[in-house]
Amino acid sequence: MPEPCAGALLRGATTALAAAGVPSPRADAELLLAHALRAERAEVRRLAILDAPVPDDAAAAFDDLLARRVRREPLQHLTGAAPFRHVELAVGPGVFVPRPETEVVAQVAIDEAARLIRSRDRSVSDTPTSDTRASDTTMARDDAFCGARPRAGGAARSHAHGPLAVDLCTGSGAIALAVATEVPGARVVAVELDAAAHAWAARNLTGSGVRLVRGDARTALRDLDGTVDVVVSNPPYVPPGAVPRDPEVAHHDPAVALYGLGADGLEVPRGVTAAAARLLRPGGLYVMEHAETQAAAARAMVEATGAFEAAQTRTDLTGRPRMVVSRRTATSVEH
Ligand SMILES: C[S@@+](CC[C@H](N)C(=O)[O-])C[C@H]1O[C@@H](n2cnc3c(N)ncnc32)[C@H](O)[C@@H]1O
Repeated sequence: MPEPCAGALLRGATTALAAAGVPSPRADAELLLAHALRAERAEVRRLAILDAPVPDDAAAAFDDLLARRVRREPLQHLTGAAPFRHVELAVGPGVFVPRPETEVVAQVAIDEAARLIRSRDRSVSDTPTSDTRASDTTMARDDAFCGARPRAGGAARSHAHGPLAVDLCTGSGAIALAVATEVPGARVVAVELDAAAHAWAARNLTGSGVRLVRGDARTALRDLDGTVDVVVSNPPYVPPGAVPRDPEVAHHDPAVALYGLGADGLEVPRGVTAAAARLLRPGGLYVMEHAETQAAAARAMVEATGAFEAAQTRTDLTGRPRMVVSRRTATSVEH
């Protein structure tokens, strides 16, 4: 039998995926064939134009991947990777697959951390040891410090001067890794409750310098109270009755990652918001993702703490209201 050709394989796969209700059948087919061939997607497109033969072993691997995708296993579980901004996260069963809308939430945290780096760079030459808020002793108590542990001396001192960003409910570590990668000099701490997700985060954050803590975001990091510059979170927020329609989400994202508890799905986000109020220094920035229908409730939740300025709703790239943003006031609140 002659080897199957790339163009025909992709056409057949696209038809099968479309019939299974996959929203982006051609793209998924190309990415799965690229994975089977251990090639870039651009190479697959080139092979398709040439209708070049695909080796039998790769064609068999592609068939297997296609059958699983037709059953609506997430594409990212099949390829083992999820792109997020400039990084790629290892993902699979037990961890939430990072979403494009969260890239915009991460952007807010990145912009704030970068702004603080720029303003501190301007002032650091005048007062090089003025910021002593986080010590190396604090960092040494980490549950897991993913590489780049600060050492005594210049490297540790410059690290300690960077803005402090906390990613609550980190999942795969996507937001934390994006901030650490895009804002060199920022100190980043990530918190995750679930054991399986924490293991994926540990894998993704190794070597990044991010401090990873296993714990409940609502009560974690007491050692950082009042010192954090940016708190960012994409917590679980789906209400109990609102089971997501897409099989990839309903059957493959962990329940602990989706459902925010309470009648409105906002019990965990409320706890995360209270934690942000506790962790942030006066003037520190809070950004939290929520569902499109929760904009007013999220603003009310933030303002009910009495610890934040008027809350703003911001949109994702498709114009949907998907995050609440506010600055910590100097008001003290009971924790
Ligand atoms: C919607 S997922 C988001 C993951 C990641 N931030 C992202 O955007 O891809 C929510 C994450 O919060 C974790 N989680 C749920 N409740 C938590 C809690 N009380 N404390 C810390 N993490 C929690 C879940 O295990 C899950 O990994």
